Amino acid sequence: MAKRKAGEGYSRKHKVTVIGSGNWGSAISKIIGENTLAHPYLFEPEVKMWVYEEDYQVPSSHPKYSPSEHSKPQKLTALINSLHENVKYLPNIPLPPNVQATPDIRDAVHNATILIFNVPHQFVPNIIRQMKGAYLPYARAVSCIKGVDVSAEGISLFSDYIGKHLGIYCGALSGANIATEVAEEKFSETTVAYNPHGDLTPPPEDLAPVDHEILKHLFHRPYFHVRVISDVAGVSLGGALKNVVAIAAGFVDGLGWGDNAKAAIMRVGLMEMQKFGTKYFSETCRTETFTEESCGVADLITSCNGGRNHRCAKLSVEQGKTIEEVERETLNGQKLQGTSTAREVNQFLSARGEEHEFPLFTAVFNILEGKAKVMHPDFCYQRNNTDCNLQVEDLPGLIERD
Ligand SMILES: NC(=O)C1=CN([C@@H]2O[C@H](COP(=O)(O)OP(=O)(O)OC[C@H]3O[C@@H](n4cnc5c(N)ncnc54)[C@H](O)[C@@H]3O)[C@@H](O)[C@H]2O)C=CC1
Ligand SMILES: O=C(CO)COP(=O)(O)O
Repeated sequence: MAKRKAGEGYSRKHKVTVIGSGNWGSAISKIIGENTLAHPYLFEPEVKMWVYEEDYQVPSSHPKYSPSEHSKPQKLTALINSLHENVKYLPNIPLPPNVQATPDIRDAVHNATILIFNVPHQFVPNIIRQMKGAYLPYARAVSCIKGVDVSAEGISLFSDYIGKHLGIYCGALSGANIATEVAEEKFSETTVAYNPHGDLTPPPEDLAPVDHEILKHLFHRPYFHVRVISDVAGVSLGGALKNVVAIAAGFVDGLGWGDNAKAAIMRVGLMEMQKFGTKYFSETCRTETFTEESCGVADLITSCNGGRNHRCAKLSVEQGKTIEEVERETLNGQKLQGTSTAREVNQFLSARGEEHEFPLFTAVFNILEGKAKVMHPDFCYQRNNTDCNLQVEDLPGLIERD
């Protein structure tokens, strides 16, 4: 018997909304806009993209700058919809015209059957509050967010946070995906995790249930290769925790310690990521996800070389500034996730008295809090100063403890 095509036999098509329009939010909107056009039997063409509204002045160097129209700051949504480009967060990349920006979250999610969450993690709770009652109860979601939620009750994944607070199922997407490279259509891979369970409102009979095949059609492009798996915890934790390791790698590069030292950081970082996943999410997290999938070791490698967390940490050492100062001065409104994740992970570990089991995560936290210093290499190599010898396992060797 011939295999049924995804969505075959269902008269209604999925309507997709992207919640978020930063660097990655815009790049994912581009991919989804391309794929809703490429698979018209599965998806409605229009993709709404929710934008946190702000005024933006188009730079006069912009090729579509017209002094009569653009001489003063304008609403970012209006600029995106007229220029088909997110001039602030993903400049010089054309967005498909079927991607429509809206500043109204309730309008953005109204009637959407698939919700893609792609915002810096600190903004999720407020967005969820504003969505209450505006979305379809049978909608399904995918979180592209790299971060963890820490509260008095413990630690949870953002996919679980979104699912729990909206009463719908939410999977995750994460991978070695520097947004600008993906937007420029340079090759990359990603991992999508989707494993719906529990008491969910079923979709109406005329709408295909969201499954691995539909998600592959939604995200896969010739330049963006997707593997769909079921380990949501592994995918989410890989993306969140590698940002902390990328900060440590940035410190090492800022010190000029070289590639071998950075590889040591990445090795210890990967071990801590795996240990964290299997210790605190033991029922769901697979250790292989960290070593076999793009969301694990591959994301760690790319982020420790070309990510914003790495770059800002490196500049903070080179310029003698805090990483937050560098973030404000260089990222034009983009947000680091590794700094808050380091603090959130530490809050969780210290509440259990288990910081010592994760020396690299703890060292990054101590440096960010000013409780420890990134050490100068000349100082480190003084042989008679045993505290300062490079000890990869003990920080790995980067800090001078107070
Ligand atoms: N940029 C990248 O290369 C990649 C980022 N990610 C992840 O994607 C997620 C989203 O990050 P990006 O799209 O890169 O964002 P971004 O850091 O480029 O931009 C910040 C975004 O936050 C919005 N914002 C500012 N204040 C806000 C508020 N009060 N409420 C709601 N939104 C507000 C801004 O409008 C902007 O869209 C993060 O978890 C990040 O770790 C994942 C893969 C790659
Ligand atoms: O997650 C990323 C690449 O996969 C990007 O990391 P940064 O947020 O550090 O740029």
